[in-house]
Amino acid sequence: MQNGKLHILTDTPSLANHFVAELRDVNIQHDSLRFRRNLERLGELLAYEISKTLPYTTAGITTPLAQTQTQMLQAQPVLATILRAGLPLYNGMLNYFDKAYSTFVGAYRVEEENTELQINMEYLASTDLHDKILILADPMLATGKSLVKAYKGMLRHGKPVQVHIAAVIASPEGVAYVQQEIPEATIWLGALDSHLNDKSYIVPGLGDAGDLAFGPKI
Ligand SMILES: O=P(O)(O)OC[C@H]1O[C@H](OP(=O)(O)OP(=O)(O)O)[C@H](O)[C@@H]1O
Ligand SMILES: O=c1cc[nH]c(=O)[nH]1
Ligand SMILES: [Mg+2]
Repeated sequence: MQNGKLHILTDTPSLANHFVAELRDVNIQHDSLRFRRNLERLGELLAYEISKTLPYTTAGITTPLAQTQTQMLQAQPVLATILRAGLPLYNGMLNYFDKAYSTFVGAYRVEEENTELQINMEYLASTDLHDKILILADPMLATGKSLVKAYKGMLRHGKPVQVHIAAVIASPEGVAYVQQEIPEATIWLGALDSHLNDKSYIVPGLGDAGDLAFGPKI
């Protein structure tokens, strides 16, 4: 884990390293069931780490034997994700924040030779975001353009009180862009990689997360 606004799971040796390693490994990543499940497991771990920083309140509970007290979330966050590749990561987060409302964005990179990368955003269905704790999850933070475009579109549905961005693998360029465009966000990563290649893919990365999870797009 790093400074207050950027946290990296694999900086600390843990099972997160196994899950990220399996996502990257060309001998394992073509098992799409395992690929999706590893994204889901990282969604669960990232949700748990984020949960340690959220506000809690003391609540009483009754066991079969006695009364006791515990700490409960003051409010459920809103979980947001970007289709397609975001779905398994989102599912993992929803396993833990199991009462959260959700926001979905449909966006994809238009990858054409010799033109600047554009993001097509065609679908946005959001719950009310006003004063909510927002967790926006997408497995790959490459240029950061998808996340920034999705977040700015989501602001039409209210201004969150707190913003968390969760990704499995990020590039330094993408992190810098998100920090510049969404300075209020705390960023949570599985791993921070070396750089982007000339096609804006993360290196070493894992390849195309959406294709590995759901098949090649035509
Ligand atoms: O940081 P960026 O440069 O914007 O790239 C990241 C985006 O790329 C992937 O989606 P993709 O566009 O491949 O769509 P898909 O989920 O349908 O495969 C990924 O899930 C992110 O949304
Ligand atoms: O490396 C990358 C970049 C964008 N999308 C991916 O799936 N992988
Ligand atoms: Mg893709």
